[in-house]
Amino acid sequence: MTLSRLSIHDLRNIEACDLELSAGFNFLIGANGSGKTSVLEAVYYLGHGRSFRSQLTGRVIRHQQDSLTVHGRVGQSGTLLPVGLRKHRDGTTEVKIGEEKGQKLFQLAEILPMQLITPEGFELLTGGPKCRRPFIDWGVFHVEPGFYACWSRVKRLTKQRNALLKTARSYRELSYWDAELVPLCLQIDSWRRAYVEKLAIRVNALCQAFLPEYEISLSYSRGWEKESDYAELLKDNYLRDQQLGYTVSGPHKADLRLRVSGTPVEDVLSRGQLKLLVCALRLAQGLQLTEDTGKPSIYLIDDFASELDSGRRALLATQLKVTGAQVFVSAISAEQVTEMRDENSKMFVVENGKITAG
Ligand SMILES: Nc1ncnc2c1ncn2[C@@H]1O[C@H](COP(=O)(O)OP(=O)(O)OP(=O)(O)O)[C@@H](O)[C@H]1O
Repeated sequence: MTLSRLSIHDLRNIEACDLELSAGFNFLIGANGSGKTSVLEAVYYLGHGRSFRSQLTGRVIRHQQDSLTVHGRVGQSGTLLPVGLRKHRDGTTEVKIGEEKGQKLFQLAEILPMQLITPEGFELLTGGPKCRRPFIDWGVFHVEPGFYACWSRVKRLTKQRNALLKTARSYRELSYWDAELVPLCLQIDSWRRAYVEKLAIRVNALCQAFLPEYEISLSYSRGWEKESDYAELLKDNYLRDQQLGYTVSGPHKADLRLRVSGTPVEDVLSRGQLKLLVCALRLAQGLQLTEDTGKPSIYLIDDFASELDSGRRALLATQLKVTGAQVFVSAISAEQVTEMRDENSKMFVVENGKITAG
């Protein structure tokens, strides 16, 4: 999928803009604070219904305005599908897909898969498992149609189980819930495992281009002890879970482990190398998505030049071109993106929230 048009209203310092986009590279060039990241934030809203910078919508809506609006036209099998989203200060959201209002955010996410690479993106490697689970689940969500409903159910059941742990007098009171929970957890585990196995092959291939001097391994940890039966484990751990007040083991604790010769990557790689590894992971996901579903991912790259020397920038540009995907790149100067420019790319100049085709 590609966005052929993007219009933004009242998002940060952007009052209004309407952009005709390239299906290839779109460069956003401007000084600090001009509004480049805000354009990426707008695209991200269309794919996620939220910002990647702020949890509070009120901070993203332009000062003194009641709502922000982002509209796009998505190229889909020869037709253009209008999609739109409006966020109000009170937290309510309106989603429109085609002519239909009242759509759900996950439906927008299905239409517009996207990958974000920011200077803060190291969190994927240096943060806790809760930074990596969404990464795994992004891939599974786009490949397994039943994932969203199944995972939502697991989260709800786990919450109910945790509430019940506080009042239960014996495990028998929980066993009814566990009988429903366990098969769903096993399903989630099997989807995640299959996805990570496929992804690891792609990540390895990209790492050979980006970080040839290291042997990087990627492995999946499901959230409970290897070899153990999850139903038995829940039963055996009942007293411990009750003392702690929550279910300790389960798919809500799954993780992705990245190591260089057995050592966590964050203890070995430099910042630039970590950024390259994040790029390899995100690119691998996009490529895997295209193989599994035929859909390309959109890439959003904020502050492209940060941490990368010109050789590495050229390498990343080459790999991005190979994907054939639509890419949005922000940079302070046009020179920083020279390696990426071609006859299909478009340059936008951003100045105090005003965006003009350059
Ligand atoms: N709610 C808001 N309403 C109006 N303006 C805002 C709001 N929130 C932030 N701003 C302003 O909007 C601009 C947002 O800039 P943005 O972060 O998109 O810049 P940038 O071009 O990516 O900068 P940098 O290169 O420093 O990353 C800033 O000048 C900021 O002060």
